[in-house]
Amino acid sequence: MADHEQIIEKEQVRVNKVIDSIEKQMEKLKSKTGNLKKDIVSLRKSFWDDVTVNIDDPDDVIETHASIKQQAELLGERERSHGQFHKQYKNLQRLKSSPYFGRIDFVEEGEKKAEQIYIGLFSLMDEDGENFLIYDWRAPIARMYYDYAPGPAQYETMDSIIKGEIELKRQYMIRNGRIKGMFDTTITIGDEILQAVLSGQADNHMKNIVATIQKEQNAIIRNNKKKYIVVQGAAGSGKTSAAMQRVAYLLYRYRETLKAENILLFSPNQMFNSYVSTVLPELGEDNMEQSTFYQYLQQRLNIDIENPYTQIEYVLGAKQDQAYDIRKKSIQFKASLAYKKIIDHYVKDLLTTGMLFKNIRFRGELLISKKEIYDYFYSLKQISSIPNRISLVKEWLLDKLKVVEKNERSKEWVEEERELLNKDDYLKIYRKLQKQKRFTEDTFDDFAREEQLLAGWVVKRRLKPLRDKIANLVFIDIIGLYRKFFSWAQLKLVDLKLPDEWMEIKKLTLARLATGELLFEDATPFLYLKDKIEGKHTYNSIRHLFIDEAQDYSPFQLSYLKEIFPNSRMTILGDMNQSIFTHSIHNEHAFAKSENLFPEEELERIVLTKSYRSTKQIVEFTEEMLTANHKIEPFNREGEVPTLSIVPNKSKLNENIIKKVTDLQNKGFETVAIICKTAMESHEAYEMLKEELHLRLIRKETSSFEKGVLIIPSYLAKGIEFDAVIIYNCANDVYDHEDERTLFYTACTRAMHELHLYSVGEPNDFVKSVGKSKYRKFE
Ligand SMILES: Nc1ncnc2c1ncn2[C@@H]1O[C@H](COP(=O)(O)OP(=O)(O)OP(=O)(O)O)[C@@H](O)[C@H]1O
Repeated sequence: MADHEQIIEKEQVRVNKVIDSIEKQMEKLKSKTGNLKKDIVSLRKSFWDDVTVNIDDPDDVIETHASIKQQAELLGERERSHGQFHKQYKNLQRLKSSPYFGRIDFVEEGEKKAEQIYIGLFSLMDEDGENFLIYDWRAPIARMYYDYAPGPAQYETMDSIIKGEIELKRQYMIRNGRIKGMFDTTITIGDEILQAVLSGQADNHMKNIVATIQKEQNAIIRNNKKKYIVVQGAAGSGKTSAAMQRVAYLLYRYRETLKAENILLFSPNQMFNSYVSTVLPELGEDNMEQSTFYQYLQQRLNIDIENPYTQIEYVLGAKQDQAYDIRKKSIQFKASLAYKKIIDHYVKDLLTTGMLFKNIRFRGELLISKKEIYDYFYSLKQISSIPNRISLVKEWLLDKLKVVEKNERSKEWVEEERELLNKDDYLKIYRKLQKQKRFTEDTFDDFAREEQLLAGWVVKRRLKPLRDKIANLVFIDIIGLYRKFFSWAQLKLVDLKLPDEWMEIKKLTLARLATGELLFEDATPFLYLKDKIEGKHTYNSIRHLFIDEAQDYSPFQLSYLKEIFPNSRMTILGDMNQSIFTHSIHNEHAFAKSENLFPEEELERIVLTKSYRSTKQIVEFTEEMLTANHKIEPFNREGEVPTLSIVPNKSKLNENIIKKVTDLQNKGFETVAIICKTAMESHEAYEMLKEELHLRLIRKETSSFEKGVLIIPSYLAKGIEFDAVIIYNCANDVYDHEDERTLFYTACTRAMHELHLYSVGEPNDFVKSVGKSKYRKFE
């Protein structure tokens, strides 16, 4: 028998032993869980039997309360343990099929014998609890597996650095308990397993990469040193993957203090959320909080906000006239830090003059005029911050409301309303007042007192919405203030270095505001102004913030996020070559210039240049579309060169695409995307192709996707990947603007195995900039 086979056989014996131990531990856990379950059911059933309920006098009430609390705690504890066991059981189940994927033999300095360290998804001790059969991939010692080739190596524990030598580094592919592949490697993580993984099919959910994490990615995943990590990574270099494994790592490393709800990921869209949603559960962890920036804005602002994709659709599809140019200028300027500074300036002026408030009315009558509020606000000159003054104004208004409440009680409307109370209302009030000990049985017989109390109640109820509004600071006219800001700035046009088109930008913004909607580019500045007036809204419970596709955040947005998450560490991942928003294409790039936002000593920049998603041929093709010299290193996976087919008209285009999709399906590709430029083009293409192909049209509202053939606008394909990509029409009259280069590049880089471009007539300049040897052309 060859050496290698003998070794595999020996390793299989160990795998069998480990699986045996897993099975035994599962059995044990099962019986423990079963008993616990019985306990819980019986505790729930007999909950009230073991509680002494007595509410005759106050002491008894306290005792009853304590007794219920004790019983509830007992139940809670059992339920928590049950949850824990369940989780452990599921982890064991996962290990059973593939207990580990790596091994290093490490000789610690001063020791003679190497320790064999097997690395898998979770740690596993033997049944005696003495030896590790498997180490969790996140354990400190496991770090060496990712960071070192055989030779000198070291790892950090809580309090020291352990040095030594790796004698052997081995990778396994174990499926259903059998070793399917095994490689000893000399480099970081060998190519063979990665080849096998990357040659697989695309999925509608992202996969975890723990078995093949690369050293550069590991530097992101396990980074504990700096508060801000900014990652510039080529398309397909594993930014999102690294982010997801980093969440899993943090939840493990800080498990005593950090919970999934303390981590927030800002992602590009809903479909992406669903795409990454399975990675953490697969790794035995709960999913972190997830939101799109748009969702966040919607949740904070009580006003309609234009959808960011509606903005993109406009920029990509609208007629390029004067209004179009103004809109683009507006988008760019409102994204800048200069704009943020101008708002700061405005807010400073508001300290002395110019605040806007709303009249406070009750039942159609003016209670407190905006002028009165204004005067009171500016009488508080000694208070230096606007939010502090606002908070005093609020107290003052609420006090005024108390006086109003008293005065209203004797008014006629109250008597009328009181008489109209139905029996149920009446009873409800009676109970409520009784609870508040405002009645005794005797006093309720007293007619006058009863009337008085009911009147008080009626007024209070009617005033409640107003009181809530005051508490929520609705008396400040924020929309008015934002509107006024444009005229205020106009007076200081030169000082503030406003763009020449300021008047037109003002007109455009106000016109949209008049329809009750904020343009997307106004949403963050508007929220920023609101926070400056009302007081900053900070999220102290979020300890780690992840921003994916960070190139699409404007400098204004990034700087705002930094302010509202003051206690968070931030992991910011993006690719300058994949900008899809106008604000990120033209502005001084916030993401690239992150040193302007984050203090240098707290910032770590990491660059990923190796691309794992696409074949070498696809990477070499797409790379040439980029203007600047970005060296992207393809992972060495061979495939067919991309094709470019020039067709004379739309009907030929559709005919060819139908043929191509069928071909690709026959080849066994399960996920094929036909990528169009816009939603409008996607819709048209869908209408033309739907009779012949089984298709799914992806819209901005789509929240998930399944395998199959789909039609998708370019900007929605962000962050996702497909077995094969068909670019619907890359003609130069479709992609006719230099600004669209990065969008087009993003679309092409979604392909894993095959990329096919179609063009009705002459192709666009981006394709033309690619060397002829990088693709095959059909005419
Ligand atoms: N170390 C790795 N091992 C196995 N697969 C990997 C590894 N790194 C990345 N990949 C795979 O490469 C593909 C691209 O990864 P990912 O989506 O995380 O990249 P990205 O940098 O976020 O891409 P983009 O910016 O283009 O959206 C995925 O299929 C991922 O599973």
